[in-house]
Amino acid sequence: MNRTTTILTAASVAVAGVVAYAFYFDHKRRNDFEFRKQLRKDKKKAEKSAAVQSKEPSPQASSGEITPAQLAEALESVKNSQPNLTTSAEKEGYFMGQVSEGEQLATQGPAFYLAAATAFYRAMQVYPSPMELLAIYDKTVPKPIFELVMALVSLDAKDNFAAYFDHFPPKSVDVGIDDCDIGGQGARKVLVARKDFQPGDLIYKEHAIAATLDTDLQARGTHCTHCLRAIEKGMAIPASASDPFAAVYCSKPCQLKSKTQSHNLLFSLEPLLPIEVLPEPPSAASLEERRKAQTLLIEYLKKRGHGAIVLVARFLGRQVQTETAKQFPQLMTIPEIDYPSPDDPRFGLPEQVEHLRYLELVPPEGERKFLTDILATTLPGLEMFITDERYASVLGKMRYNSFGVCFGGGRDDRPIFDERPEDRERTRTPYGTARQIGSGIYNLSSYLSHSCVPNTRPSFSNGTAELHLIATKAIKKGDQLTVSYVDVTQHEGEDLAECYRRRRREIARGWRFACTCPRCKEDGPVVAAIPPVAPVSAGPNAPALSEAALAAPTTANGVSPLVPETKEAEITAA
Ligand SMILES: C[S@@+](CC[C@H](N)C(=O)[O-])C[C@H]1O[C@@H](n2cnc3c(N)ncnc32)[C@H](O)[C@@H]1O
Repeated sequence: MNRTTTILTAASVAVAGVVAYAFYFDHKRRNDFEFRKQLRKDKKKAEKSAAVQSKEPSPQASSGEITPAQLAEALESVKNSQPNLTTSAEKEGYFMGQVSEGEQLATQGPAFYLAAATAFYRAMQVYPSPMELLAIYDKTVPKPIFELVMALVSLDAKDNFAAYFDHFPPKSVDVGIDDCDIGGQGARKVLVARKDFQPGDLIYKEHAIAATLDTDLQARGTHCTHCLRAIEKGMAIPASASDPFAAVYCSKPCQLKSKTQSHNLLFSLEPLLPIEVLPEPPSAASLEERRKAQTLLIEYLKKRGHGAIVLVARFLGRQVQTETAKQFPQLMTIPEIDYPSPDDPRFGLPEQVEHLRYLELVPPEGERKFLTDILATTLPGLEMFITDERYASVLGKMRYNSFGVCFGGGRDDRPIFDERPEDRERTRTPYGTARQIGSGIYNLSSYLSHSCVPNTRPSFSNGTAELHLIATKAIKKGDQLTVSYVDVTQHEGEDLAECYRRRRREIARGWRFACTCPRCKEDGPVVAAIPPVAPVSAGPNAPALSEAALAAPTTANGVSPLVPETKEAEITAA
């Protein structure tokens, strides 16, 4: 891995944000003569000092000689002396001052390397595109100092990662997040009650970070593309006459939110950045290319029928919206965060999603390209950040954590797609994914664990994708909150063993664990005493997990020996 790659991996900076920032700086470079002059001057100075450095004998102080305590102290000093800068002129002045201090210190020998790195790191705090600046440092700053800057970046990222759950969930909701070893899998994050609840109580409400209709309903135009509400005949507000996605809305606010959060990025031909900062209007050819890429994605969505792809796209759209608005506060409104989020602005949407567990999966060949082609024709440069690895991990997060949105008992006309059972998309819903009208990804509810005898249920009782978590049992302060990820009701005509096997098979296929809830512990021995079901025949399309294996009763320690090894990826600080 080269150093630039390390920088990209180490810095936990918003993927899309970086690009939005880069746009801003490109614009500034093109238009602000003084700024360009200063940048050139700084670059030359840094190059000169790097050249001097390379002629010197190998420096004594390498990053290895700085102790972790010294590094932590340096980082602390940066955090404790953050200046309160509001205007871009103030930020630029501070940035230039810190870079030039870093350069001066760099020439004073190894004893000053940490101080130099600290000054460079201070400059990074106010630079709109930290990743871009790291790439510049990589080329211009002496290597041992650059390594110290990188060590500060990593330490800061680790500190931030660890501190996340001190700020999430916010105090405004009556639930917390604890570590708990459920089912002997090691520590997992689970939601716990912060007060007592009675059956029927509303524990919290939360809007989705992103939601999507099932593709058949999207095409029918019967539900709002943004909030998923059923729309009365003739009352739908279309996104635009030429919208290839055929988006319709139940209200003007939904239309506005959808367009600004993601629709303009994904399916419109409208410019995404304020026209004041665009170097030139898009050409007819580029618009044609953009439309072509949009149409190809839509065709793919209809064929595949998986909502998680749209959730990835919409999550990305929200990041672009936020980062762009931050850059152009005079021209754009900072979007409202309408779902429970950390009470510290350090943790934005990218950090929130970064903390969700994900299912390790390999997306179908070429799937990522449908999305990146749209990005490349809308905000060129953004597509480079959606690597195969990154796409697979964000898709895995959406697949693992999304909830099925159901109104009433759900529907019974959902199309069945031609795919192997283990490839089928499963959303968490006690009604069964087959009854959903769409799906959503929720910040807080992502941490709910499963039980076949849950103490809560998700409800969409206001007829939109807003999730209401309702207590179904008496809950004491400190109790873990659980929902059913799958339909756990014993259906008419289904015996106990069939119900047991069905729910465990769905859980194993979708979330790769064997349930150890009291009901499974009770039912397991009963099912074990029944003669085994005939194994399914193997063939080229045979499910990867056999029926018998998936339904295997729980062992004494609660873990089914037949459920394949859990593949969910551990979260590590970037
Ligand atoms: C959608 S995530 C839930 C969030 C997760 N608890 C976390 O740590 O972020 C689903 C994963 O949680 C764990 N899980 C949830 N309910 C469980 C249960 N009843 N027994 C064992 N593991 C469970 C499994 O690892 C499962 O794959």
